[in-house]
Amino acid sequence: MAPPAPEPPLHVMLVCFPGQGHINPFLRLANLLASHGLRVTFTINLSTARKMKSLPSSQCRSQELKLEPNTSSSSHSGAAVHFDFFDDGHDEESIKRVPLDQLMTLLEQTGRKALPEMVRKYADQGSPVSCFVSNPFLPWVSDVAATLDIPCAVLWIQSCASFTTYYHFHNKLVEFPTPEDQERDVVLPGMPVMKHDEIPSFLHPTTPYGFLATAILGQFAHLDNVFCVLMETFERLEEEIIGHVSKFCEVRPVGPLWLGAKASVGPGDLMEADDDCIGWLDRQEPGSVIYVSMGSIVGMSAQQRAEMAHGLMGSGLPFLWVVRPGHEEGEDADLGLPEGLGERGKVVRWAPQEAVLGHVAVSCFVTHCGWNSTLEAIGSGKPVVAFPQWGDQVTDAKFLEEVFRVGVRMGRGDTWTKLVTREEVERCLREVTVGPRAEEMRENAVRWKREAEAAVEEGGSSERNVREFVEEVKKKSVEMTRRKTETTTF
Ligand SMILES: O=c1ccn([C@@H]2O[C@H](COP(=O)(O)OP(=O)(O)O[C@H]3O[C@H](CO)[C@@H](O)[C@H](O)[C@H]3O)[C@@H](O)[C@H]2O)c(=O)[nH]1
Repeated sequence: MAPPAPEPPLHVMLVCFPGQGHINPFLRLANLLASHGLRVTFTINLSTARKMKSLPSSQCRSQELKLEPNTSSSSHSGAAVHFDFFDDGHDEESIKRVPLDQLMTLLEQTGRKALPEMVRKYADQGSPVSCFVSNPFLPWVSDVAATLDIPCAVLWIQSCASFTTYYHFHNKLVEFPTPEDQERDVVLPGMPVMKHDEIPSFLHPTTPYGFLATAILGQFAHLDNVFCVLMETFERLEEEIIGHVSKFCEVRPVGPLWLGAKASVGPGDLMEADDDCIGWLDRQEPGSVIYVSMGSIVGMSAQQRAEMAHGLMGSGLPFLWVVRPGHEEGEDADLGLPEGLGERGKVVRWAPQEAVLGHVAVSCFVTHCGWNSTLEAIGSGKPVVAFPQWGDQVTDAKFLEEVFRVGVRMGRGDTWTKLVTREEVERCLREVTVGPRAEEMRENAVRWKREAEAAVEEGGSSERNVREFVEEVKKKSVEMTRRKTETTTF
């Protein structure tokens, strides 16, 4: 008699928002779960998928692509990461012109229709979806999962400090700044007192990005639909806050994902990195280079770029600077940088950031404090000059400076409207590289790097949390199958 066919691996579907700061942690989680023997389908809208430079199959970027299931896959020890896309009706160019608030609606409309179709397709293929992992910007995914009776988790891709701040705001548990009292401090359990410009800026009454707060807060209205919140942080980094959040929410810190997810599909860059960054760094002295990057969304105004350029030149140190155009400029804008900049520095439009931060030549990181960049700095042991612009970045900057004690904050308040002068840039660079506290910041940074590595190695808190999550998915899958069998039987 032929041996019974092996059970198909458990199938988890990750639904990702189309932004670099989302794609990176989602791809990393996909790799991690696949390395634990799960089949993982990474789902995103098609027009964004076509821009992802390193998807295993370049086909998905071609116009002729037919939406075949599992267009591409990458195997590690028998398990695999697959990709599947839903059509948002746009191409790579036209999607760029869709305003962010309309993009949210478009994704919801097209995604709500596409996900159940995908689920049916996989069930027909004998690989039913056992669990969804949704994105904080796509709160409707957990609704869809509930309708399909499939368990859903969420991957929270910002700090636990930001999570608890949004949670307390949504549930009106503490006082926040109001139009009448705009400078009120915010006091939250397990956290240092936050000034009005240190809470995620979308929660401030003066924010022009209220719709982003609405989208993120939507997650908290749907929290009952998710059985667990996977969090891109690690226990030692935010111990007290995680402890408090655990009292009202099933939270599992699994980060830093970029350190934990060794096998790699991706990194899913939407921009082509400059080929020579690492070669250029190889030619610099160890511990000499300032790396400057503002992530994938925010840019600097032309005037701010000029101040930054002069500050960098004034520091006397070599620098690698990722320069993207500002909000009001197009991607192809002439960046108008001052003459002579290239003599000591290298300016690129995109860099392989993980490799850059891990390079021995890099001494410090001027960052906008997006949470991915923050964790990449922490896991690389590099001190920072924090230059936050909006959202959670202002909260991350406070923690980098005052709690993790690995850097200084440059500029305060609405840095996207206020100019930080060249003198201030230079002062901060000196403080982090040669100032009286520089050594202490470097030591703290190295200590955090060790803590981050310990969290993801076997038996570490994050590694354990991933394993427990996988076990939970298995249990839920068995329950789901039993429920479905009972329903069919009766
Ligand atoms: O030249 C570059 C610049 C960036 N990156 C990568 O791009 C990602 C950028 O992510 P992040 O640092 O989080 O910044 P944003 O792209 O600005 O991320 C958005 O999403 C984050 C997660 O929600 C938020 O924390 C930020 O505030 C929000 O702006 C990181 O993994 C970087 O390594 C590169 O690889 N090369």
